[in-house]
Amino acid sequence: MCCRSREIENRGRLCAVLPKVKGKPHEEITMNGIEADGLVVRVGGRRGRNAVNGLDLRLGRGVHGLLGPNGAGKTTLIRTLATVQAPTAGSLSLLGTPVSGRLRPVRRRLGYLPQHFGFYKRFKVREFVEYLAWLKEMPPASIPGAVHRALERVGLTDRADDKLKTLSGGMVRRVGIAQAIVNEPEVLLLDEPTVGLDPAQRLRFRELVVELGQQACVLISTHLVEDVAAACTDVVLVSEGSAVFQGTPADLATAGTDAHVGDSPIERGYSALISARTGGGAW
Ligand SMILES: Nc1ncnc2c1ncn2[C@@H]1O[C@H](COP(=O)(O)OP(=O)(O)OP(=O)(O)O)[C@@H](O)[C@H]1O
Repeated sequence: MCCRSREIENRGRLCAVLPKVKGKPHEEITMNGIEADGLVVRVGGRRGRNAVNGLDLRLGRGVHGLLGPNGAGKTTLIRTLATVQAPTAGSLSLLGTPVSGRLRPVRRRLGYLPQHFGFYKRFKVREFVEYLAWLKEMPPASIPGAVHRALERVGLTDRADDKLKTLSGGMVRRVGIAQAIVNEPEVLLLDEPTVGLDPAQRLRFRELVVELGQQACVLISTHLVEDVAAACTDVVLVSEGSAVFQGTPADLATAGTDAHVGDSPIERGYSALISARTGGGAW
């Protein structure tokens, strides 16, 4: 089954599991989160390369895992979806709005945690998340309450008045998640969000994204296949800049056999699809 037909099937499945909104049929509460057709993103200037190379993608509400080997183009794709990097060719729409021209209205509805999350270490946790909320052009009166809710969701209310430089790496990552969700985004893009989180925090993170995915289109780039298995409604596998698979974690697991590398069925499925595409080999 091709990626597009799989997505249509998944949309149907997501609609089926969504709680009914009073007075609205399921049809009306589906959403066009991310739509890319033949997306190309060139990086590194004239001597560079197409890090994203003719990628087709349709993602609606739910939690979507983005998997792929090192250099597959995941970060470049997420940066492009976050409107930080411009597409070179193809088409891209976010929340039904083409990504060209005026980006501010759609940016207000996005949340983004970059792979390398920059922060001002002298800021207090609350101040920093407030600052990001202000950059997202949230109505000023709504900011204190929104910041409080975001910090509560990542378990950092007790550190709200501490300076960022006093936090551990995992706590800083949680501040990164808080700034990404402070505006209750409709499209949430998380690039390796669980790096540095301890096992208890990773479990809490999974619960949080499952909760967020009830309302939003959440895309998580990760190398941690078990996070995908536990939290994601579907998985997109990227190799050499293109989407080579989209399906449920269970579908991914069935692609592998005992002969493939991995500690779990889903890891073996991942290895099977990637080695079929790249020929496998060391590194
Ligand atoms: N600014 C840049 N200049 C030149 N090449 C780049 C640049 N950014 C990315 N690339 C190249 O584009 C390809 C895709 O990189 P990208 O960081 O998107 O992959 P990734 O899937 O996120 O990798 P990883 O899992 O290792 O983080 C790689 O070959 C990388 O070397």
